Amino acid sequence: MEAIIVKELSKIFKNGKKALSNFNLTVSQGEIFSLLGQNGAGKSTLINILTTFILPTSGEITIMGHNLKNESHNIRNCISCVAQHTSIDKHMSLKENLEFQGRLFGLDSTAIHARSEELIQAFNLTEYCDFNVSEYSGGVARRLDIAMSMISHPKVLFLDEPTVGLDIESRQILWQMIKTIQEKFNTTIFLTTHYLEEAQLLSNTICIMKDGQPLIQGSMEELRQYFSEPVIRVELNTVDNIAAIVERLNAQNFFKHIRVEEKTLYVSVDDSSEGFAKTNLLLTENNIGFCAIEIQNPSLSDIFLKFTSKPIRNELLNDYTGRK
Ligand SMILES: Nc1ncnc2c1ncn2[C@@H]1O[C@H](COP(=O)(O)OP(=O)(O)OP(=O)(O)O)[C@@H](O)[C@H]1O
Repeated sequence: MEAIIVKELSKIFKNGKKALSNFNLTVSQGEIFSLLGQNGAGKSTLINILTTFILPTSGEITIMGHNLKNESHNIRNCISCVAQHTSIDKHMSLKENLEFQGRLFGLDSTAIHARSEELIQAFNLTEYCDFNVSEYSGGVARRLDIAMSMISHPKVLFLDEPTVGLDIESRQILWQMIKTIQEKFNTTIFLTTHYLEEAQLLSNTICIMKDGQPLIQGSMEELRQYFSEPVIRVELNTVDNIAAIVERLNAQNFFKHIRVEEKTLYVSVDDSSEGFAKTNLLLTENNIGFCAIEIQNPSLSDIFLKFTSKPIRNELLNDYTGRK
């Protein structure tokens, strides 16, 4: 059975803004599904509709077999949502927060106690039980928030940009937590993120959307097959003068676009063999020192750029767009 089926979904706000237009998507049970899109693409609107927070203008939605139109109560009973702002109460302890959440869902105290212990163990939260919640770092607070959302045994968990604003170590811990939720609790996870490496690392299925419509949906492998544009990876000897080097290469009018990560260039070309030879030649002719060059599979960043033509936030990523 599919966890989520969306058919011909549209949302027009009162001010006439069309945020979603004939949107179709399918999320399989037990998978991690990532929704990517630039600011204003319509991600939050879609999550708000799927979590029954706002009503669609038209279209059909089924979640765990329940129709959103007339069974929204059943849907609310089998989903959970972690929004961007945490919903923990800083005046209560970690366990009290979990218990409070359990009571909100109508669980009895024995069930709440057992589930709280299970979640604390599964998400390695034991060491934080004795601390004041108000003293938690952003990463630990987010982990508690997600643990709270799991108290009701949701079949589908919505995570709206769960790692935004966290440092890399906290993000890695959260990634592990998300994997645990999938593997240990078999919960379907619907995730929105701006971090491409996060989507690439975690997802079984990725959907890239733009202007209220899905552009492409599939596994990383399917997206790669769809995206045939080859990329040449060049590792320069030094990061010095990298902007000037990219400018000089772009002036050759050969590359489609060049992406830079530290001292590595990712150069999109039309043909891998020709592109490889020409890149090699241009680097040598322009006296640009490099220590490695190879033809590479496109990354999710490359695919995202192809479909949206503009990069989204990625701290490690700079984009230099050359010839179109
Ligand atoms: N309540 C509203 N009334 C009118 N327009 C809205 C409303 N909510 C969102 N919009 C518009 O709908 C479009 C989609 O917005 P949405 O918040 O869903 O995008 P998003 O992909 O979640 O963006 P972000 O990544 O910035 O959160 C935007 O143009 C936004 O301005």
